[in-house]
Amino acid sequence: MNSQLEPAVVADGLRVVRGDREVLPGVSLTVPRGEVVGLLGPSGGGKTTLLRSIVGVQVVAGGSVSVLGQPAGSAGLRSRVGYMTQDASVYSDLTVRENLTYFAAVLGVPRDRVEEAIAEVDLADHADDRVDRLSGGQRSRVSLAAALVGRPELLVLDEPTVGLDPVLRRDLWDLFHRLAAAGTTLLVSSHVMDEATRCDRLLLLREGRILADDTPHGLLARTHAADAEEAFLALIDAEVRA
Ligand SMILES: Nc1ncnc2c1ncn2[C@@H]1O[C@H](COP(=O)(O)OP(=O)(O)OP(=O)(O)O)[C@@H](O)[C@H]1O
Repeated sequence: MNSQLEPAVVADGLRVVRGDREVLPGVSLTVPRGEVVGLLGPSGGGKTTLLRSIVGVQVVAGGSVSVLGQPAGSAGLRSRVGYMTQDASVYSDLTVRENLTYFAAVLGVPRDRVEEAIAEVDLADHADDRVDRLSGGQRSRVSLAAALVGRPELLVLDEPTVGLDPVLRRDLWDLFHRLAAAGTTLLVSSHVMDEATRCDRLLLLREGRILADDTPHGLLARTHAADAEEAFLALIDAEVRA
């Protein structure tokens, strides 16, 4: 299949058990290329577990996940997939620029990507600040820059806008769409339902099950809801009644 047409992610019957809980009982989904796909749902619903399975760091009990045409976690995907976790994944005793220079070297990408990534997350004024002297929101943007620096084809972002003010949130969503327009696929988790309207497509995940896989417009039309939160509740009610 032409790699441009091949989906970025295909999960088929993905089953994950964590501790003694079956967190994902058998998830099947497709993430098309070049779109901003929101993974939304309540806390504890399995979003992080699903994202971990896609980047290949989660032990999987069954089913399969294919990423950019290869099994999730394959060595060949290392520089093609960027992952931003909820916890800071950068060195707190290094400056912003030192961190990104390090990650660029690990990934073997040109040095000019360092300054570009710093600018993309709007941290140029803090490039020489140590990460442990930054605010929480600034620190999470350093992690985002680390995920961006290698220009991955798939960016997996776990709650990247948490704790950010509305202006920064808007700027980051604008950045996500610029990246998607240039061909990057973004899978972005959030438990903030009002971020749904900023996505090209939505996956609604609750208790390990995909309740909806649709465009924001399609979801509202199908549920006759005024917003994503209402649509989500309508889908849960429909499931309970079924
Ligand atoms: N290390 C772990 N060991 C055992 N169970 C875990 C572990 N991490 C998460 N879980 C359980 O897996 C379930 C799904 O957690 P997960 O972090 O994937 O949800 P989430 O939707 O990302 O939540 P949040 O929005 O709060 O991050 C939860 O019930 C949680 O208790």
